[in-house]
Amino acid sequence: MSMIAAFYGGKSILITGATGFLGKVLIEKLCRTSPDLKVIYILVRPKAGHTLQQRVSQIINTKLFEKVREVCPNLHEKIRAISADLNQNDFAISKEDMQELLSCTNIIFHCAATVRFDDHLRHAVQLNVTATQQLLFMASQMPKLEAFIHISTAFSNCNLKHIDEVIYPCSVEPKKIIDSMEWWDDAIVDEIAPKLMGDWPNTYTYTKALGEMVVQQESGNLNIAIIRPSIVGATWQEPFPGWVDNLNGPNGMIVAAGRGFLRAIRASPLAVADLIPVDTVINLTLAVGWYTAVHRPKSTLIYHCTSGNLNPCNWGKMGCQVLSTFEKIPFEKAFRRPHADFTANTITVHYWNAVSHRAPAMIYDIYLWLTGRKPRMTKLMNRLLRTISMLEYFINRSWEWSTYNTEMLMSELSPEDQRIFNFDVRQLNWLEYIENYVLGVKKYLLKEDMAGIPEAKQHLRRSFPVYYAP
Ligand SMILES: CCCCCCCCCCCCCCCCCCCCCCCCCC(=O)SCCNC(=O)CCNC(=O)[C@H](O)C(C)(C)COP(=O)(O)OP(=O)(O)OC[C@H]1O[C@@H](n2cnc3c(N)ncnc32)[C@H](O)[C@@H]1OP(=O)(O)O
Ligand SMILES: NC(=O)C1=CN([C@@H]2O[C@H](COP(=O)(O)OP(=O)(O)OC[C@H]3O[C@@H](n4cnc5c(N)ncnc54)[C@H](OP(=O)(O)O)[C@@H]3O)[C@@H](O)[C@H]2O)C=CC1
Repeated sequence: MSMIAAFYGGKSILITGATGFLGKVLIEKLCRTSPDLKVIYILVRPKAGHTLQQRVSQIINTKLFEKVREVCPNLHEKIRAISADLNQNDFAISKEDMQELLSCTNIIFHCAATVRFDDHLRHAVQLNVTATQQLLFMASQMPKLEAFIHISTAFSNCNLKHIDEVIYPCSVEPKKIIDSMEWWDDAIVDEIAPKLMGDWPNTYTYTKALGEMVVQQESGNLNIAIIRPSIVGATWQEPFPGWVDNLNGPNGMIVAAGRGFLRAIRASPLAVADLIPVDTVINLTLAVGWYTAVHRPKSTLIYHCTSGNLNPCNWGKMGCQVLSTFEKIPFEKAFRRPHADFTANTITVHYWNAVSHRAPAMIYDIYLWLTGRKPRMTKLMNRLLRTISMLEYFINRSWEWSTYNTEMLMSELSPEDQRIFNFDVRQLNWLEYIENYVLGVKKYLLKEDMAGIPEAKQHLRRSFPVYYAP
């Protein structure tokens, strides 16, 4: 009998960010392993043209939920969507809903965040810091609350090289920043942002660090834990390998390389590629929820969910495996033959950007224009190069994250829980994982049919001159 699965039975669980990448996998695993849980409240912001129920249906009618629909046929009834906007006061939750949440919630998983690297500091502070503070305030009024699990990022302290499972202070108190945002106008925020951020590379990592400080300062009597995943990738094992549904992190780069747009990227091939599968993150998250509620550690424990110190893989090895998978399973409608290089030399990168990215895009646009179609390749290429410039910081450095708490937790689990809620990355075979990842990008993100592989290979052969273009 799984102690973790039994623990969630009968519980009322509140999840923020449930419509996001991690949130969906969290709901899926919870409902599959604990179909007798009472209810999952999800805070969902209304989106134009979609009712809340439509948003929920869109999620649970996907392939990701195929298995769980069998185990838990009344899935719809288990998930209760609550209209909420984390950018608003009291999250714009109705009085009745708020009353229900306050009186019934047993566990909170706080996943919502803005993960855009270049978000305006005001917006990033609002969602990643102020909303966390507000949620903690709500949590402090929940008599039945057993645990509050905050999802942060391993890169919240990316200004350091060695990172322990502790909270490091930022130079300016988050409360001061929250208050200042009330009366600073955008021009002042823009001017002061670089000074506040210091050696943090973007507003995302900086505000996630502030969010952790808020959690520490506002924890009061709450039972809190923080999870810090590194670069979250496609599923490793569950509910099936390779599931992924957005362009964040490496996903967009895999698409760009597979379609032949991306030819070179400034990266250190020997730098550790600290990827972590999303199902591993969720297994750890559920185990932490159980441990925090049942064992009530005296202080807030932080858990690093990283792969680098237990089972390292570098960008060079990962890139080679991505490319060799393209040989077997090419993407459809490739612009050129998939081939890309990691290079640490800035001059070489400028050269390849001109010769292999900008020039072919311009030539293709001229061809589109001459044939009466709308030129679009230069715009797409500029967007890609901008995205790469945002990711470069993370692929040219290595970090060391200690994992004492995560390893301690692993040893606390029963053999059955270690199997059902496996977060031991030492068992991960990188080559197999990357192959499934690329396959998953093709199937679940690009929605390409495997039956189209011969045609995709044919397409590459047909465009022979383009195949060998730089
Ligand atoms: C030795 C030889 C070997 C050779 C090998 C060679 C092999 C080569 C093969 C490749 C190997 C693989 C490894 C590669 C390295 C990967 C490194 C990953 C590091 C990740 C570190 C993460 C660390 C932290 C982790 C965390 O803790 S958090 C999660 C991370 N957070 C993010 O990843 C958000 C990023 N994004 C943004 O920050 C914004 O997106 C923004 C980009 C500013 C755009 O912003 P903007 O220009 O405004 O555009 P959007 O409106 O956003 O989008 C507008 C349009 O572009 C689309 N589009 C949005 N994005 C992307 C994207 N990426 N890629 C592509 N398209 C995208 C979107 O669909 C929309 O399309 P449309 O709908 O118009 O058709
Ligand atoms: N993905 C990764 O590589 C990593 C992620 N993390 C952390 O994991 C957590 C989840 O990330 P991930 O799932 O990738 O992110 P996503 O961008 O996929 O999901 C973000 C979620 O937050 C919700 N949200 C955003 N703004 C609001 C708002 N104003 N009100 C209500 N909900 C809102 C989104 O809702 P909507 O659908 O309406 O947009 C969505 O459900 C974050 O805390 C992130 O920092 C940490 C390390 C790496």
